[in-house]
Amino acid sequence: MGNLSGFVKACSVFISRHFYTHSSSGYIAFGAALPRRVKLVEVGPRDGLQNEKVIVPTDVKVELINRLADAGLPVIEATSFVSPKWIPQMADQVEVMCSIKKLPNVSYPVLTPNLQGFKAAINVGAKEVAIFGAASESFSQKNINCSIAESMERFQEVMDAARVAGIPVRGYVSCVVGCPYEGNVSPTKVAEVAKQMHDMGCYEVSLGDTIGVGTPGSIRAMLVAVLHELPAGVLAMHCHNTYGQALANILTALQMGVSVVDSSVAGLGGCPYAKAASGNVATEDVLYMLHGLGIDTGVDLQKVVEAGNFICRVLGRPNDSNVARATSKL
Ligand SMILES: CC(C)(COP(=O)([O-])OP(=O)([O-])OC[C@H]1O[C@@H](n2cnc3c(N)ncnc32)[C@H](O)[C@@H]1OP(=O)([O-])[O-])[C@@H](O)C(=O)NCCC(=O)NCCSC(=O)C[C@@](C)(O)CC(=O)[O-]
Repeated sequence: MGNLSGFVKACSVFISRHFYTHSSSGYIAFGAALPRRVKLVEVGPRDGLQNEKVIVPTDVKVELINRLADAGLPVIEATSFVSPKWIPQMADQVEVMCSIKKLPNVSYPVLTPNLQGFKAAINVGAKEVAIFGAASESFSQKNINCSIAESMERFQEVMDAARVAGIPVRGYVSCVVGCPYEGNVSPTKVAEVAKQMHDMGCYEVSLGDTIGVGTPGSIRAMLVAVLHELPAGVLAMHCHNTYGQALANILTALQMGVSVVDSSVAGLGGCPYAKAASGNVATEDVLYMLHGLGIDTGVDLQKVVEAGNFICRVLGRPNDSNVARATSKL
């Protein structure tokens, strides 16, 4: 009997250490298996707007970025240095970069698919860039007009130039569970591409469920393969919400040690080369979940809701964040 009660006590200590923590404000947070702090990478001004058919005025983009910075978001992807023929919405990248208020504690990375984009970005003062590849050959061809192997050669040129200039580079892997052209994507391929990007010097690799088809099951299987090659500390999760699984997928990633999450204000977004995809997970919804778990983000949810309502008014569409809709009805 003594042994049994000792066993039960040991189990409850184990469970409380590994799964629950009591926060100072008195609620119970699902805990120790989750990071205490999560870094949010706001991709709304880039991923969120790149798919908009009507060109959003530059001053609106600038105001959106400034509002998001004022809300405390630590990283705001501002624009892309890509071909205006491919993505007309990002053609004002130079004006955007020159007009935003650059807060000292905020990073404003930009997408640079090749050396041409990289040079243009640093010419206007970009301090961080991102390269973007894919785990699917067809998506790579449609999105950046080259094979995965060719993309790595182009990225290497960016990495070399970035190293000389002292610019940190983030890497994206798209289609980490599904591709709009090829269907299921193998976790081994995702792990291989993610490792290649990390090996070439990316400080962080963001894993993109580009068309939002992942579930906690497929995200877990993909992460198991990636974690075999890379530590959780260099990974970020980037979920689109097409099937409404994004928050569950993010929670799965957090439980597996990931502590960087990409999201988009008001759930804006989509990729022009991924027709089936809906927007990114809404920043407001991620914040509500993280704060509810007692996880610190340093971001003011209400200010993000206001920024989301601002851009939705300009775009003339309803806010895609559940939290924004719910709080607007209060
Ligand atoms: C990569 C390229 C440029 C290749 O495009 P290309 O046509 O193969 O390039 P090229 O080197 O043959 O050059 C052709 C023309 O493009 C110009 N060009 C060449 N490079 C640049 C540049 N950097 N900036 C501006 N212009 C450029 C170049 O100057 C030339 O101009 P022209 O002589 O015909 O007038 C093109 O395919 C492209 O711009 N693709 C962008 C696609 C894109 O932005 N997709 C969305 C972002 S990815 C995404 O959303 C997924 C993500 C990241 O969010 C994660 C997820 O959800 O999975």
